Amino acid sequence: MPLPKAELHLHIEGTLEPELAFALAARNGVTLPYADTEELRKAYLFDDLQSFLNLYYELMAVLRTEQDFADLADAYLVRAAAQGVRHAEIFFDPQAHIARGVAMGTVVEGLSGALARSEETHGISTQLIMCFLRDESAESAMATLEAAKPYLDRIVGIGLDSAEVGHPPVKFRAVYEAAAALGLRRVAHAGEEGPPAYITEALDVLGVERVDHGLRCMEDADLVERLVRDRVPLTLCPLSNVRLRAVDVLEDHPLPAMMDAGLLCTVNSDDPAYFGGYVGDTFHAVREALGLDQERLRELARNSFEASFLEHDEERRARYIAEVEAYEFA
Ligand SMILES: Nc1ncnc2[nH]cnc12
Ligand SMILES: [Zn+2]
Repeated sequence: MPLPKAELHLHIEGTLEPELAFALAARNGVTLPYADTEELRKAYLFDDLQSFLNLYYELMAVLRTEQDFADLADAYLVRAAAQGVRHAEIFFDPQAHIARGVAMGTVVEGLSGALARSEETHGISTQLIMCFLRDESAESAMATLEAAKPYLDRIVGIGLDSAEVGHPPVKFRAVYEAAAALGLRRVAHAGEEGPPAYITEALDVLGVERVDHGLRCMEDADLVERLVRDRVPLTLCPLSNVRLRAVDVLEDHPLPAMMDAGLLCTVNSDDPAYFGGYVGDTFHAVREALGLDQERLRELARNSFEASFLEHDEERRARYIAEVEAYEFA
């Protein structure tokens, strides 16, 4: 039995495996510019975040109907369950779909339909987090929040993703204020490729409760001290950092130094279909490459539940953490 864990940084569109992409393309009469899954997999060599995002957005063309989004979520949940995920807070990128003529309702009904069955079918509790694309305008983000209003019973919070550098958090001040007034939880990608100042700005201006990635905080000692003091969780994605060249090799990842510094670190898969592994694979890889011992792995699992948005169900959080504490490593 794998170590129980929560996954807090997972883009559902980033779970689109080549086989499912081709199946959905056939179902929807979409032609992909790749001969087969093998040729598509060969395109998974990235220089940086933007080179990945280009392919990530291109492949979304196959997602058209509610059923497509439900099938995508179900495929993720099957894999996540097999890797010990007990709770998942799942990002989606509505602007990338609306721009292609797919309505907000199609996306949310499809995803939330699959998630509603998840606890019973896969033993995984779930939440949805709607991300704004930071390389789109602030007005577009606000219009997206407006379009989501009929579905807010199924959306726990908002996030900020896509191309980071040149799109600082402050650009989205107004939409984060509006979301906070609606009672939505707030997270944002910051310090993945962007500077530590973006992390500080996400905390100060957007009021984020968790930082997605946050990798580059290590360049600013005052910021590290603040993150430690305030117990701000970081949703790290080590395999993503290697594939997108934020770190050269996994052996150089600062995760152990970040844990030693007292940061509340979690380990996540980001876009597992593209980056070589789901979250259980990620735990395995960091254990091997970074020599994390069992207590460090247990700490990461415990942190994942502590950092999750389970305030409405503390009894459940306590149950999950008890499972982590009782876990016996093979
Ligand atoms: N790692 C990442 N960073 C920013 N935007 C993303 N969208 C999907 N994955 C992302
Ligand atoms: Zn991400």
